Amino acid sequence: MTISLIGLPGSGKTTVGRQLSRRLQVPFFDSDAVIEQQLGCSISEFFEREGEERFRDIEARVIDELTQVPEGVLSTGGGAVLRPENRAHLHARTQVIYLNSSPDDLFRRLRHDKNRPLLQVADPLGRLRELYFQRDPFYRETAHFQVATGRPSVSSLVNMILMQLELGGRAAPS
Ligand SMILES: Nc1ncnc2c1ncn2[C@@H]1O[C@H](COP(=O)(O)OP(=O)(O)OP(=O)(O)O)[C@@H](O)[C@H]1O
Ligand SMILES: O=C(O)C1=C[C@@H](O)[C@@H](O)[C@H](O)C1
Ligand SMILES: [Mg+2]
Repeated sequence: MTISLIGLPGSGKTTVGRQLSRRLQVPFFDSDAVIEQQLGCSISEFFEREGEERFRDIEARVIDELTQVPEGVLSTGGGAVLRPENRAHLHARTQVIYLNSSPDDLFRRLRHDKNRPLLQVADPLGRLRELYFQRDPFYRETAHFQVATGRPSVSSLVNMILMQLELGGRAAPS
């Protein structure tokens, strides 16, 4: 089964996902990267030209495809949980892990990053707090379990996830 990572921008979905896929020796997919390949431009550019809703339509199609991959690690865009059909596909077809990070930790990481269109605003920390407030319930609803990403290194997070996956596997009825 594919493992999906969800969480706010900067929570580590791409970084942790890539390392997790190496440890499990399965293919790695990043829905943002797949979308950029299909668009032939950056998500930031597409957001500016076509707007967020057009982006969400394309994202929904890509999530539908990637959640049907039999085995892999799927890192999703931070807003993938906004559409109900994405939440349903992710939860029903994949094992979903929520990388839960506080807005303050994320702000520290993303302060100098210009590639996240939703954070190119006057008060990015306030924006992250709003996004957390709005999306945390969706991330919880979609995930099978969560890990707190504030302090642990990327490799510790990967170890924690692998442990949880093994425990989940053992606890599940056969
Ligand atoms: N556990 C961690 N400890 C320290 N730095 C981290 C950790 N996880 C991620 N980072 C760093 O934070 C930044 C954002 O990580 P990453 O790009 O993986 O986030 P993301 O969740 O994929 O974001 P987006 O939703 O925008 O795609 C990167 O510079 C990454 O190296
Ligand atoms: O949080 C969001 O809504 C987004 C996060 C990124 O991963 C991209 O998917 C895009 O920039 C939108
Ligand atoms: Mg990413």
